[in-house]
Amino acid sequence: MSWDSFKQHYHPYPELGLALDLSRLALPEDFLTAHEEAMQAAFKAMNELEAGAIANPDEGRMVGHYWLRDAALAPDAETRAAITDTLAQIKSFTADVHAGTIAGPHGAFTQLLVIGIGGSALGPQFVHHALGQPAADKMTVHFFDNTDPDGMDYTIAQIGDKLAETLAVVISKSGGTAETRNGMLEASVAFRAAGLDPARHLVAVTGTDSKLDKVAVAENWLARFPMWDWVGGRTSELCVVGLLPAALQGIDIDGMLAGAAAMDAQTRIGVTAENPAALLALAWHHATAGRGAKDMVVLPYKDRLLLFSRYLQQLIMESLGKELDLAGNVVNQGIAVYGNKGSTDQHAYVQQLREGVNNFFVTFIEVLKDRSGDSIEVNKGVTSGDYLQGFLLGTRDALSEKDRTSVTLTVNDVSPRTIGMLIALYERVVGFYASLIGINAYHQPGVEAGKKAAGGVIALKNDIQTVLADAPGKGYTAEDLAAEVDGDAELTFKILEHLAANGSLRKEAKEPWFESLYGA
Ligand SMILES: O=P(O)(O)OC[C@H]1O[C@](O)(CO)[C@@H](O)[C@@H]1O
Repeated sequence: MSWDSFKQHYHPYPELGLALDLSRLALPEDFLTAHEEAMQAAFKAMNELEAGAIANPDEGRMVGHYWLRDAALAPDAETRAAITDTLAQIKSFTADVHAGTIAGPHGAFTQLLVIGIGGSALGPQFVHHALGQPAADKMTVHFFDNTDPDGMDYTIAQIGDKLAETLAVVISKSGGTAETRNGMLEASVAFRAAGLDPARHLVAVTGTDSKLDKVAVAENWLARFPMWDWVGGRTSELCVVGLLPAALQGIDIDGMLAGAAAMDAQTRIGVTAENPAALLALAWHHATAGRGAKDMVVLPYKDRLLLFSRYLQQLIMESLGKELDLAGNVVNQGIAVYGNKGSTDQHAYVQQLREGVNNFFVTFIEVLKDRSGDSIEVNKGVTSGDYLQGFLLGTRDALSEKDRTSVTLTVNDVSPRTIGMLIALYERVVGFYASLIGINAYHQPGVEAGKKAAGGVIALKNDIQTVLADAPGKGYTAEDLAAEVDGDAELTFKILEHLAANGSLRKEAKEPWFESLYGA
């Protein structure tokens, strides 16, 4: 790549400790001017959103995640007080837990079990891994982020004989998410099996009066923290959702908030060339032809940022993956996001990136600081960190040679401030990009279909078991049973196989396979 092009498209923000390099995107000369009108409209929409507009018209909600790091910007005194009071509540609860004033039956809580899914887990998981200090963390953190029984058993086994020292934080904005409810029930059973009262271990983070909130009140849980309808799940890392687990772990949450606030200030500037979020949004637009024509491969060269791509996957795909635009036209928008970390991925799928189908652009993330201590030399005068940078720069060149485009984001370190900055940066890029392509980034109508269908499967399973229980000893084929319960034959077959594998019914295998008999 030419030095001139680099000089033109390298954007350093020294006061933030961040730089953006767009020189490997093959940008046209009119990159900034071509979309300036649309970008100005995006700035205007963002200003209105930050001022309290109903930016999520479908759900009639304000979108206020930017107020979380500067409460003074919230549109009314009540919201301002909610933000500052809740931050104070997080800090005093955390101080009490660390001091042992709030404790388990046999002493201080040393283990933290976070139960949540999607936006109520991905941010906490990302931050836990990015900023953890295994030798110094105040608590050891575990997650239930699914309704997989074996996955939960695995986590409970990791906690081992420390259940009495375990604080369980159940996070659900809606308070009605099935996976999270199941996790809470499974954790409660584990507490009881160890002779413990679950209510003395459980904390709720949820909307006031949600189902979860009502359970927490009825059972007199240790504490309840609020979630607000003006914070979306995928932008909730810097409210209680992310701040409470991080603070309990011992992470500097003020540093995270300060980093986010600094990035917000920089990305509020209405001059495209000075605004890294605007530049990135335009970069995405160029790289994906404004319609998701290419996937985004996120490649951080830093183990601690491993979960960033998973976090971004929800933020970007749940926000931008929409059937309709704001005018109601079918557009099927979105950008597919995947990635793990470099240089590890070089030994996995980078082969295809360089030589296979050219359907992606890469976001390289470079971290300048190698580690907190000194490094050994792995060759004369060369450290492991030199290799890590070498692989990043080498892979970038190898891809550029083959016309594979990339963006590079450079940060100084992986600190609370930097993590806060990255979260804030991408939240705003998503907002700007949604404006550029004319879609609503703040709702998620598409996720309901699967949840409804899952409910239908559970109802069908109950009907099947009722029929089988009423005729003990009788064998049914899947097809006969489907006719009996007026259900779909394929779904009935899948449910029967699952029940048989778990010893909940008898299966007599026959040939061909669909003549197999199932019975109670
Ligand atoms: O916090 P909740 O309400 O349990 O929701 C968890 C996740 O589920 C979703 O609603 C999608 O189903 C996400 O948007 C959200 O982050």
